Amino acid sequence: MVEVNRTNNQKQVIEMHDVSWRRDGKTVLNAIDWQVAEGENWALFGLNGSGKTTLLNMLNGYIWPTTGTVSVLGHKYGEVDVREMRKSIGWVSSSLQQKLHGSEKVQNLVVSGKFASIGLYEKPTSEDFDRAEMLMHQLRCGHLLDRTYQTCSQGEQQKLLIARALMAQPKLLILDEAANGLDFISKEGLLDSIQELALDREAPHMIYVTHHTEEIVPPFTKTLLLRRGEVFMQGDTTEMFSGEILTDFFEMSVDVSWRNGRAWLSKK
Ligand SMILES: Nc1ncnc2c1ncn2[C@@H]1O[C@H](COP(=O)(O)OP(=O)(O)OP(=O)(O)O)[C@@H](O)[C@H]1O
Repeated sequence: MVEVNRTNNQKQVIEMHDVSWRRDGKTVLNAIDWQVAEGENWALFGLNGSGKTTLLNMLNGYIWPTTGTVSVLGHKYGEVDVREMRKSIGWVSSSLQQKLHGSEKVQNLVVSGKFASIGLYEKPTSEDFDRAEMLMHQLRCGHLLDRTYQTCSQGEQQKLLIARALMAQPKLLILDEAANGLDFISKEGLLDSIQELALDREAPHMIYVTHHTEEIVPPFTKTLLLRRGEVFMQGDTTEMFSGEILTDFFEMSVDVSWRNGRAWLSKK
């Protein structure tokens, strides 16, 4: 497991300096500067095609910047084994959902997160099963323990995937469009669980990736607005989500109303 290196790179969870990524004559990411300090939870907000997935692929070491530097947990990419780094990064995305075996018992599916395997091939300890159960309770899905994954609702499956990611005790947890496709009740249930998790002092640093402002719960105090592969603006979430800034961002007149610490958008 990679530890945060506090001597070389003090208290930075993510550092991107002047990062660009070009493919097929297209600049997908351009001049990205982004620092995530220890203790911060960030939202990464952008419309379809703004470059969010590309940026996450870079954080996970699946692609390399064309120019610029990327450091995660104090380790500069290019000088560290990215496969080792990935053990410290949990990435919950819908593409993972498609790879999992639906007939797997939920308990095994969560435990398999410790080994980063699809399916359970290594022998877990009884402590592993206890931890899986504890995490499932923390995410309010403890009652699913004996079910198979395919019998769980989409909202329940998302919670299970988060519990699975936490089994590996990551230092950084990326929730990539976690609430996509969920109905109102399931979405609110998931967001409650994410909020509780983010407030837990033992929890990893979290990045919540979305194109819906109202999904960003209060513990995500920082937001990066990504537009057409560039940082449009970044800072405190409460400042980023003003009518004025988002009207510029969307190039469309919008109003923002804040309820329960979340920003709700409407077209003017
Ligand atoms: N390998 C590639 N080669 C060429 N263009 C690419 C490549 N990967 C991504 N792109 C383009 O880069 C842009 C950003 O894509 P990306 O998937 O990162 O956006 P996104 O913000 O995650 O979008 P969404 O919210 O729809 O998932 C898109 O226009 C996409 O077509």
